[in-house]
Amino acid sequence: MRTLGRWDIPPHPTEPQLVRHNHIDGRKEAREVYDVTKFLDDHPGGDDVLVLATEKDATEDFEDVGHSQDAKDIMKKYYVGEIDSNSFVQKSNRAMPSSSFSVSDQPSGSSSTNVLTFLLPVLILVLAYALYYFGKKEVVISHH
Ligand code: HEM
Repeated sequence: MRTLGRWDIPPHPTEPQLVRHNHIDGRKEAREVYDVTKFLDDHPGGDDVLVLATEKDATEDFEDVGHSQDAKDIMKKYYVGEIDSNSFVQKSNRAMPSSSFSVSDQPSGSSSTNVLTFLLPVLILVLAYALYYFGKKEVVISHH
């Protein structure tokens, strides 16, 4: 079995790579790499979903669909090798929202930004209401 280093994976976009966990003894240490370039046109689920699942861990994407044993057999044809998690590129610019990486890649300071994004509309609403309320009062006073 060939072990791939980080730079052994061709970064060229015409060679999509699919990475999958290898559940040996329940540990997720080595990951299987598949080159699905030649399968893009034949994939019953379409080439777009396949491309979206490349250059990242696609284990969940693959398993969520509930692929048949046939699909798993076909997949073996595109097996390239294994990559160990230390040299695995965690961040992919193509990561899908469901990817666990997009969550783990969040910078630690982002929680304060989240509070602000929630509070800001509330503050604007309170301010708008206050302006409306005091503005109305002035109109009433000016009538007397
Ligand atoms: C080398 C990897 C893959 C192989 C060999 C493969 C193979 C197949 C096959 C044979 C089917 C037909 C149904 C079945 O037999 O289960 C299928 C359907 C499908 N696959 Fe894949 N697939 C792969 C990766 C993926 C990935 C990463 C996704 C990402 C979401 C995906 C999404 C789908 C979808 C949405 C369908 C259609 C399901 C349906 O309409 O019933 N596949 N695939």
